Amino acid sequence: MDHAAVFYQELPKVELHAHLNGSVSFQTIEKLISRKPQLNIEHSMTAIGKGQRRTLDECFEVFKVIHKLVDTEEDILMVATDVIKEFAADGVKYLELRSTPREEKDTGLTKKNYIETVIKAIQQCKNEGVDIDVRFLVAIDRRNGTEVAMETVKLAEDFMLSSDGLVVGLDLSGDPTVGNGKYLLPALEKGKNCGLKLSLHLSEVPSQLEESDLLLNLPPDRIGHGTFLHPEVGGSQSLVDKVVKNNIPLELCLTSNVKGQTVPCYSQHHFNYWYQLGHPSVICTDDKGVFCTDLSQEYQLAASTFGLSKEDIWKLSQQAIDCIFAPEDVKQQLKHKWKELYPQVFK
Ligand SMILES: CNc1ncnc2c1ncn2[C@@H]1O[C@H](COP(=O)(O)O)[C@@H](O)[C@H]1O
Ligand SMILES: [Zn+2]
Repeated sequence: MDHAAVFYQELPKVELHAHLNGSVSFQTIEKLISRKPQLNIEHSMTAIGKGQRRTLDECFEVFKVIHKLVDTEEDILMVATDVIKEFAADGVKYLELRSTPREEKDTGLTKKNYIETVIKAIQQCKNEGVDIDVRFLVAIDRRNGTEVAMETVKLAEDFMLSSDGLVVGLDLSGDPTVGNGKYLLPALEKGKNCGLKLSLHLSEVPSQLEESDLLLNLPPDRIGHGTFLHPEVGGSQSLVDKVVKNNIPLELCLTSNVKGQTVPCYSQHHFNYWYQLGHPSVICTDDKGVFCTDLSQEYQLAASTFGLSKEDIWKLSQQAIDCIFAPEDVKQQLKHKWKELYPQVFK
Protein backbone atom coordinates (compact mmCIF):
# COMPACT_ATOMS: atom_id res chain seq x y z
CA MET A 1 0.00 0.00 0.00
CA ASP A 2 1.42 3.42 -0.85
CA HIS A 3 1.80 6.11 1.76
CA ALA A 4 -1.34 8.04 0.74
CA ALA A 5 -3.52 4.93 0.80
CA VAL A 6 -2.43 4.18 4.39
CA PHE A 7 -4.07 7.39 5.59
CA TYR A 8 -7.45 6.46 4.08
CA GLN A 9 -7.22 2.95 5.43
CA GLU A 10 -6.38 4.11 8.95
CA LEU A 11 -9.02 6.82 8.83
CA PRO A 12 -11.90 5.66 11.04
CA LYS A 13 -14.98 5.48 8.83
CA VAL A 14 -18.74 5.17 8.91
CA GLU A 15 -20.45 3.16 6.15
CA LEU A 16 -24.15 3.90 5.77
CA HIS A 17 -25.01 2.60 2.32
CA ALA A 18 -24.00 -1.01 1.70
CA HIS A 19 -26.24 -3.64 0.11
CA LEU A 20 -25.30 -7.03 1.52
CA ASN A 21 -25.36 -9.01 -1.72
CA GLY A 22 -23.64 -6.22 -3.63
CA SER A 23 -20.84 -6.17 -1.06
CA VAL A 24 -19.65 -9.78 -1.50
CA SER A 25 -15.91 -9.87 -2.13
CA PHE A 26 -14.00 -11.84 -4.77
CA GLN A 27 -12.84 -14.32 -2.11
CA THR A 28 -16.34 -14.97 -0.84
CA ILE A 29 -17.71 -15.35 -4.38
CA GLU A 30 -15.01 -17.99 -4.96
CA LYS A 31 -16.26 -19.93 -1.93
CA LEU A 32 -19.86 -19.65 -3.13
CA ILE A 33 -18.95 -20.81 -6.63
CA SER A 34 -17.19 -23.86 -5.22
CA ARG A 35 -20.29 -24.65 -3.15
CA LYS A 36 -22.44 -24.53 -6.29
CA PRO A 37 -20.31 -25.59 -9.29
CA GLN A 38 -23.40 -26.79 -11.17
CA LEU A 39 -24.52 -23.18 -11.66
CA ASN A 40 -21.54 -22.55 -13.96
CA ILE A 41 -21.15 -19.03 -12.70
CA GLU A 42 -17.89 -17.28 -13.46
CA HIS A 43 -16.39 -14.44 -11.58
CA SER A 44 -16.75 -12.06 -14.51
CA MET A 45 -20.51 -12.32 -14.06
CA THR A 46 -20.51 -10.99 -10.50
CA ALA A 47 -18.25 -7.93 -10.58
CA ILE A 48 -17.42 -4.88 -12.67
CA GLY A 49 -13.65 -4.43 -12.75
CA LYS A 50 -11.36 -1.44 -12.98
CA GLY A 51 -12.16 0.85 -15.87
CA GLN A 52 -15.19 -1.23 -16.83
CA ARG A 53 -18.67 0.22 -17.03
CA ARG A 54 -22.12 -1.24 -17.35
CA THR A 55 -25.53 0.26 -17.77
CA LEU A 56 -27.59 0.33 -14.63
CA ASP A 57 -29.77 -2.38 -16.21
CA GLU A 58 -26.74 -4.63 -16.52
CA CYS A 59 -25.88 -3.98 -12.88
CA PHE A 60 -29.25 -5.38 -11.90
CA GLU A 61 -28.50 -8.51 -13.94
CA VAL A 62 -25.37 -8.95 -11.82
CA PHE A 63 -27.48 -8.99 -8.63
CA LYS A 64 -29.61 -11.78 -10.08
CA VAL A 65 -26.49 -13.90 -10.56
CA ILE A 66 -25.30 -13.24 -7.01
CA HIS A 67 -28.76 -14.11 -5.65
CA LYS A 68 -28.45 -17.54 -7.29
CA LEU A 69 -25.20 -18.06 -5.42
CA VAL A 70 -26.64 -16.89 -2.10
CA ASP A 71 -29.83 -18.83 -1.46
CA THR A 72 -29.47 -20.72 1.82
CA GLU A 73 -29.16 -19.71 5.46
CA GLU A 74 -25.62 -21.02 5.41
CA ASP A 75 -24.71 -18.80 2.44
CA ILE A 76 -26.22 -15.72 4.04
CA LEU A 77 -24.39 -16.36 7.30
CA MET A 78 -21.07 -16.69 5.48
CA VAL A 79 -21.67 -13.71 3.23
CA ALA A 80 -22.77 -11.42 6.05
CA THR A 81 -19.90 -12.50 8.31
CA ASP A 82 -17.30 -12.03 5.57
CA VAL A 83 -18.70 -8.64 4.54
CA ILE A 84 -18.70 -7.35 8.14
CA LYS A 85 -15.10 -8.50 8.69
CA GLU A 86 -13.99 -6.91 5.41
CA PHE A 87 -15.50 -3.56 6.34
CA ALA A 88 -13.84 -3.81 9.75
CA ALA A 89 -10.48 -4.60 8.10
CA ASP A 90 -10.94 -1.48 5.96
CA GLY A 91 -11.21 0.72 9.07
CA VAL A 92 -14.99 1.00 9.18
CA LYS A 93 -16.03 1.43 12.81
CA TYR A 94 -19.78 1.70 12.28
CA LEU A 95 -21.69 -0.04 9.52
CA GLU A 96 -25.32 -0.05 8.50
CA LEU A 97 -25.86 -3.05 6.27
CA ARG A 98 -29.02 -3.28 4.22
CA SER A 99 -30.51 -6.29 2.53
CA THR A 100 -33.75 -7.43 0.92
CA PRO A 101 -35.24 -10.43 2.76
CA ARG A 102 -35.78 -13.18 0.22
CA GLU A 103 -37.81 -16.33 0.26
CA GLU A 104 -36.31 -19.29 -1.65
CA LYS A 105 -38.77 -22.11 -2.12
CA ASP A 106 -36.06 -24.56 -3.29
CA THR A 107 -33.99 -24.29 -0.14
CA GLY A 108 -36.78 -23.56 2.33
CA LEU A 109 -35.40 -20.13 3.12
CA THR A 110 -38.03 -17.75 4.50
CA LYS A 111 -37.87 -13.96 4.82
CA LYS A 112 -37.93 -14.29 8.58
CA ASN A 113 -34.99 -16.77 8.51
CA TYR A 114 -33.19 -14.42 6.18
CA ILE A 115 -33.34 -11.51 8.63
CA GLU A 116 -32.57 -13.77 11.60
CA THR A 117 -29.47 -15.04 9.83
CA VAL A 118 -28.12 -11.57 9.13
CA ILE A 119 -28.71 -10.69 12.77
CA LYS A 120 -26.91 -13.89 13.80
CA ALA A 121 -23.89 -12.89 11.72
CA ILE A 122 -23.83 -9.46 13.34
CA GLN A 123 -24.00 -11.02 16.82
CA GLN A 124 -21.31 -13.58 16.04
CA CYS A 125 -18.92 -10.87 14.85
CA LYS A 126 -19.65 -8.89 18.00
CA ASN A 127 -18.94 -11.95 20.16
CA GLU A 128 -15.68 -12.53 18.34
CA GLY A 129 -14.67 -8.98 19.20
CA VAL A 130 -14.55 -7.64 15.64
CA ASP A 131 -14.00 -3.89 16.08
CA ILE A 132 -17.12 -2.59 14.35
CA ASP A 133 -20.65 -1.65 15.39
CA VAL A 134 -23.10 -3.10 12.86
CA ARG A 135 -26.79 -2.30 12.41
CA PHE A 136 -29.29 -3.56 9.90
CA LEU A 137 -31.75 -1.87 7.54
CA VAL A 138 -34.42 -4.12 6.08
CA ALA A 139 -34.75 -3.37 2.37
CA ILE A 140 -37.89 -3.00 0.30
CA ASP A 141 -37.41 -3.83 -3.37
CA ARG A 142 -39.49 -1.26 -5.23
CA ARG A 143 -40.27 -3.77 -7.97
CA ASN A 144 -42.46 -5.83 -5.65
CA GLY A 145 -45.22 -3.32 -4.95
CA THR A 146 -47.52 -2.43 -2.08
CA GLU A 147 -48.29 -5.75 -0.50
CA VAL A 148 -44.74 -7.05 -0.23
CA ALA A 149 -43.64 -3.66 1.07
CA MET A 150 -46.25 -3.85 3.83
CA GLU A 151 -45.15 -7.36 4.74
CA THR A 152 -41.51 -6.23 4.84
CA VAL A 153 -42.36 -3.32 7.11
CA LYS A 154 -44.19 -5.65 9.47
CA LEU A 155 -41.15 -7.94 9.63
CA ALA A 156 -38.82 -5.01 10.18
CA GLU A 157 -41.05 -3.71 12.96
CA ASP A 158 -41.04 -7.10 14.72
CA PHE A 159 -37.26 -7.32 14.50
CA MET A 160 -36.77 -3.73 15.59
CA LEU A 161 -38.46 -4.74 18.83
CA SER A 162 -36.71 -8.08 19.28
CA SER A 163 -33.17 -7.57 17.93
CA ASP A 164 -31.72 -5.55 20.80
CA GLY A 165 -31.42 -2.42 18.69
CA LEU A 166 -29.76 -4.07 15.70
CA VAL A 167 -32.59 -3.44 13.23
CA VAL A 168 -32.87 0.32 13.01
CA GLY A 169 -34.64 1.10 9.78
CA LEU A 170 -35.83 0.52 6.27
CA ASP A 171 -34.22 0.97 2.89
CA LEU A 172 -36.07 1.52 -0.35
CA SER A 173 -34.04 0.25 -3.28
CA GLY A 174 -34.18 -1.87 -6.42
CA ASP A 175 -34.16 -1.01 -10.10
CA PRO A 176 -35.20 2.66 -10.20
CA THR A 177 -36.75 2.26 -13.64
CA VAL A 178 -39.25 -0.29 -12.32
CA GLY A 179 -42.28 0.41 -10.11
CA ASN A 180 -43.41 3.66 -8.56
CA GLY A 181 -42.76 5.01 -5.09
CA LYS A 182 -46.28 6.30 -4.75
CA TYR A 183 -47.56 2.75 -4.23
CA LEU A 184 -45.03 2.26 -1.45
CA LEU A 185 -45.85 5.43 0.43
CA PRO A 186 -48.35 3.85 2.88
CA ALA A 187 -45.86 1.14 3.85
CA LEU A 188 -43.07 3.67 4.34
CA GLU A 189 -45.34 5.89 6.40
CA LYS A 190 -46.30 2.95 8.57
CA GLY A 191 -42.64 2.09 9.11
CA LYS A 192 -41.80 5.65 10.02
CA ASN A 193 -44.67 5.87 12.47
CA CYS A 194 -43.53 2.81 14.35
CA GLY A 195 -40.04 4.22 14.79
CA LEU A 196 -38.10 2.73 11.89
CA LYS A 197 -35.71 5.17 10.22
CA LEU A 198 -35.99 5.57 6.46
CA SER A 199 -33.18 5.62 3.91
CA LEU A 200 -34.62 5.93 0.43
CA HIS A 201 -32.93 5.68 -2.97
CA LEU A 202 -34.14 8.89 -4.61
CA SER A 203 -33.59 10.26 -8.11
CA GLU A 204 -30.93 7.69 -8.98
CA VAL A 205 -32.00 8.11 -12.61
CA PRO A 206 -33.51 11.16 -14.36
CA SER A 207 -37.25 11.66 -14.71
CA GLN A 208 -38.20 10.66 -11.16
CA LEU A 209 -39.10 14.23 -10.17
CA GLU A 210 -42.66 13.53 -9.19
CA GLU A 211 -41.78 10.44 -7.18
CA SER A 212 -38.92 12.19 -5.40
CA ASP A 213 -41.17 15.11 -4.53
CA LEU A 214 -43.77 12.78 -3.07
CA LEU A 215 -41.28 10.71 -1.06
CA LEU A 216 -39.52 13.83 0.23
CA ASN A 217 -42.74 14.80 1.97
CA LEU A 218 -42.40 11.84 4.36
CA PRO A 219 -39.61 13.10 4.90
CA PRO A 220 -36.98 10.32 4.77
CA ASP A 221 -34.16 10.31 7.31
CA ARG A 222 -31.51 9.86 4.63
CA ILE A 223 -31.34 9.82 0.83
CA GLY A 224 -29.42 7.31 -1.28
CA HIS A 225 -27.73 8.86 -4.34
CA GLY A 226 -30.06 11.79 -5.12
CA THR A 227 -28.14 12.06 -8.38
CA PHE A 228 -30.78 14.00 -10.30
CA LEU A 229 -32.29 16.20 -7.59
CA HIS A 230 -30.65 19.51 -8.42
CA PRO A 231 -31.76 21.75 -11.30
CA GLU A 232 -28.44 21.55 -13.22
CA VAL A 233 -29.16 17.89 -14.07
CA GLY A 234 -32.88 18.15 -14.67
CA GLY A 235 -34.10 18.17 -11.06
CA SER A 236 -35.51 21.29 -9.46
CA GLN A 237 -34.75 23.96 -6.90
CA SER A 238 -37.84 23.00 -4.95
CA LEU A 239 -36.54 19.45 -4.51
CA VAL A 240 -33.21 20.82 -3.32
CA ASP A 241 -35.03 23.19 -0.97
CA LYS A 242 -36.94 20.31 0.60
CA VAL A 243 -33.75 18.34 1.17
CA VAL A 244 -31.99 21.35 2.64
CA LYS A 245 -34.92 22.53 4.77
CA ASN A 246 -35.32 19.08 6.34
CA ASN A 247 -31.55 18.69 6.58
CA ILE A 248 -31.71 15.19 5.08
CA PRO A 249 -28.22 13.68 4.69
CA LEU A 250 -27.23 12.21 1.33
CA GLU A 251 -25.40 8.90 0.89
CA LEU A 252 -23.05 9.37 -2.05
CA CYS A 253 -21.38 6.51 -3.91
CA LEU A 254 -18.87 7.74 -6.49
CA THR A 255 -17.67 4.52 -8.10
CA SER A 256 -21.14 3.00 -8.18
CA ASN A 257 -22.55 5.98 -10.07
CA VAL A 258 -19.65 6.17 -12.53
CA LYS A 259 -19.55 2.42 -13.21
CA GLY A 260 -23.34 2.30 -13.46
CA GLN A 261 -23.11 5.26 -15.86
CA THR A 262 -25.62 7.54 -14.18
CA VAL A 263 -22.75 10.03 -13.73
CA PRO A 264 -20.41 10.63 -16.71
CA CYS A 265 -17.14 10.90 -14.74
CA TYR A 266 -15.82 11.38 -11.22
CA SER A 267 -15.31 15.14 -11.58
CA GLN A 268 -18.96 15.61 -12.50
CA HIS A 269 -20.24 13.64 -9.53
CA HIS A 270 -22.90 15.51 -7.55
CA PHE A 271 -20.78 15.17 -4.42
CA ASN A 272 -19.35 18.53 -5.41
CA TYR A 273 -22.75 20.25 -5.62
CA TRP A 274 -23.85 19.15 -2.15
CA TYR A 275 -20.43 19.57 -0.56
CA GLN A 276 -20.25 23.15 -1.81
CA LEU A 277 -23.66 23.77 -0.24
CA GLY A 278 -22.28 22.51 3.06
CA HIS A 279 -25.06 19.93 3.12
CA PRO A 280 -24.47 16.71 5.14
CA SER A 281 -23.08 14.21 2.64
CA VAL A 282 -21.71 10.80 3.51
CA ILE A 283 -19.31 8.90 1.26
CA CYS A 284 -20.43 5.28 0.86
CA THR A 285 -19.68 2.22 -1.29
CA ASP A 286 -23.17 0.97 -2.33
CA ASP A 287 -21.92 -2.41 -3.61
CA LYS A 288 -18.22 -2.84 -2.84
CA GLY A 289 -18.10 -6.34 -4.35
CA VAL A 290 -19.91 -5.60 -7.59
CA PHE A 291 -18.08 -2.30 -8.14
CA CYS A 292 -14.71 -3.60 -6.88
CA THR A 293 -14.05 -0.87 -4.37
CA ASP A 294 -13.89 -0.24 -0.63
CA LEU A 295 -14.68 2.74 1.55
CA SER A 296 -11.03 3.83 1.86
CA GLN A 297 -10.79 3.98 -1.90
CA GLU A 298 -13.98 6.02 -2.13
CA TYR A 299 -12.64 8.59 0.33
CA GLN A 300 -9.36 8.73 -1.55
CA LEU A 301 -11.22 9.24 -4.82
CA ALA A 302 -13.30 12.06 -3.35
CA ALA A 303 -10.12 13.71 -2.06
CA SER A 304 -8.20 13.45 -5.33
CA THR A 305 -11.15 14.41 -7.53
CA PHE A 306 -12.30 17.43 -5.53
CA GLY A 307 -9.00 18.55 -4.02
CA LEU A 308 -9.87 17.83 -0.39
CA SER A 309 -7.18 18.01 2.26
CA LYS A 310 -6.64 15.33 4.89
CA GLU A 311 -8.34 17.61 7.41
CA ASP A 312 -11.34 17.98 5.08
CA ILE A 313 -11.52 14.20 4.77
CA TRP A 314 -11.28 13.74 8.52
CA LYS A 315 -14.20 16.16 8.97
CA LEU A 316 -16.20 14.32 6.35
CA SER A 317 -15.76 10.98 8.08
CA GLN A 318 -16.46 12.54 11.49
CA GLN A 319 -19.61 14.32 10.33
CA ALA A 320 -20.99 11.02 9.07
CA ILE A 321 -21.44 10.05 12.73
CA ASP A 322 -24.29 12.55 13.02
CA CYS A 323 -26.12 10.77 10.19
CA ILE A 324 -26.25 7.27 11.67
CA PHE A 325 -29.56 5.70 12.67
CA ALA A 326 -28.36 4.26 15.99
CA PRO A 327 -29.21 6.33 19.08
CA GLU A 328 -27.38 9.26 20.62
CA ASP A 329 -25.21 7.26 23.03
CA VAL A 330 -23.72 5.37 20.08
CA LYS A 331 -22.91 8.68 18.37
CA GLN A 332 -21.14 9.84 21.52
CA GLN A 333 -19.12 6.60 21.69
CA LEU A 334 -18.09 6.97 18.06
CA LYS A 335 -17.11 10.62 18.48
CA HIS A 336 -14.97 9.57 21.41
CA LYS A 337 -13.34 6.87 19.29
CA TRP A 338 -12.54 9.38 16.52
CA LYS A 339 -10.94 11.72 19.04
CA GLU A 340 -8.80 8.90 20.37
CA LEU A 341 -7.69 7.80 16.93
CA TYR A 342 -6.86 11.26 15.60
CA PRO A 343 -3.21 11.39 16.71
CA GLN A 344 -2.55 7.94 15.30
CA VAL A 345 -4.03 8.77 11.88
CA PHE A 346 -2.20 12.12 11.63
CA LYS A 347 1.11 10.87 13.05
C1 LIG B 1 -26.44 0.30 -8.13
N1 LIG B 1 -27.51 1.00 -7.55
C2 LIG B 1 -28.57 0.43 -6.88
N2 LIG B 1 -29.78 1.03 -6.98
C3 LIG B 1 -30.88 0.49 -6.41
N3 LIG B 1 -30.84 -0.66 -5.72
C4 LIG B 1 -29.67 -1.28 -5.58
C5 LIG B 1 -28.48 -0.77 -6.13
N4 LIG B 1 -27.47 -1.60 -5.81
C6 LIG B 1 -28.03 -2.62 -5.09
N5 LIG B 1 -29.36 -2.45 -4.98
C7 LIG B 1 -30.36 -3.32 -4.33
O1 LIG B 1 -29.68 -4.26 -3.51
C8 LIG B 1 -29.95 -5.59 -3.92
C9 LIG B 1 -28.75 -6.49 -3.68
O2 LIG B 1 -28.53 -6.62 -2.30
P1 LIG B 1 -29.49 -7.45 -1.31
O3 LIG B 1 -29.95 -8.69 -2.04
O4 LIG B 1 -30.63 -6.56 -0.95
O5 LIG B 1 -28.61 -7.75 -0.15
C10 LIG B 1 -30.34 -5.44 -5.39
O6 LIG B 1 -31.09 -6.54 -5.84
C11 LIG B 1 -31.12 -4.13 -5.37
O7 LIG B 1 -32.43 -4.35 -4.92
ZN1 LIG C 1 -27.87 1.57 -3.19
